[in-house]
Amino acid sequence: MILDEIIKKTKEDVIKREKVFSLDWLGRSLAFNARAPRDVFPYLKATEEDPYRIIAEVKKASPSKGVIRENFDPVAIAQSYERGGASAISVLTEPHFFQGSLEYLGQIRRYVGIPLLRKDFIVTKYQILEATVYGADFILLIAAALSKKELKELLGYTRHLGMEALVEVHDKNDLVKAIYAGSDIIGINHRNLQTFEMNMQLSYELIPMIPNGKVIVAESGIYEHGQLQDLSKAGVDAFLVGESLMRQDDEEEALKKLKFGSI
Ligand SMILES: O=P(O)(O)OC[C@@H](O)[C@@H](O)c1c[nH]c2ccccc12
Repeated sequence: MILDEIIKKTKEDVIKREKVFSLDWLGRSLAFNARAPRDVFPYLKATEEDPYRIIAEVKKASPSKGVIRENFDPVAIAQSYERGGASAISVLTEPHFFQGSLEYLGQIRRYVGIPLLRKDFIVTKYQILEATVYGADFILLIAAALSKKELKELLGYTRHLGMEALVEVHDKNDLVKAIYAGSDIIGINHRNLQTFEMNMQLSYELIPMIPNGKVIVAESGIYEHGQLQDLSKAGVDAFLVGESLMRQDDEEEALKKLKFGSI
C-alpha cells in the first residue's frame, strides 16, 4: 500500500532531521521569525464576487504519474499562479515520491504574498513546526493516515502555532474523524491514496454530510471551468489543482482559463 510506504519513509526522515535540529531548537528559531501565519479563511471561503477559489499546486512528480514537469522552477511557477489569480499555493515538500522539498516552500515564501500550504504526509508535531518556520500558513493533515486522537492533537498543535489545517478525507469514515477533530477546512480528495483510483462523484456524495460553515475544498482531477461550476453548486469553496496546471507552459494563462472560463 503506497500510503503506508510513504508514511513509513516520512517517519524515518523526521527522525534523521530531528537529530540535526531538535524540536526545541526549531521552536527557538521560530522566535526569530518575524512573520505570523496568515488567516486563510478569507482567501478560501467562496463569495459572490469570487466563487471559485483556486489552491494551485507546485508539484514536480507524483507516484501515480511520475515526473509531471521537467523544467521545474518552483518560484517562477508560484509567481505565475499568483498573477493568474490563485487564492493560495500548495507546495509539495515530500522528497521521495513527489520530488518536493521544504526549501521550495521557503523560497516561494520570499516571493509570493498569498497563503502557502505545506503539502506533505504530516504525522508529527515536528513537521508542523517546520512548516511554520519555512513560511506555511496552513498544512495538510490526511485523515486516513492518522487516528482520531492523533488528528485532534495535531490540529490543536497547528492552531497553537497560529496556522490552520486542510483535513483531507476520502470516505465517510475519514469525514467523521475530521468533524470529530474539529476541522474547519475539509478537503475531499477524489483520488484514493492507496489505489490511485479516481472518483469524481465523491464530492457530491460527501458534501451533504458536512455541517454548515466549513470551508470545503475539492481535490484532484480538476482541469476545466465546467467542473468548478458544477462543484460550486454542490457547495465547494475552493479547488486544489496540480497536474492540469503543471502540464501547461504558461501557468498564469492556464489558471485564468480554469478560474474564469474561456470567453
Ligand atoms: O494533480 P491533481 O490531480 O490536480 O491533484 C492535486 C492534489 O489534489 C493532489 O496532489 C493531492 C491530494 N492529496 C494529496 C496528498 C498528498 C500528495 C498529493 C495530494
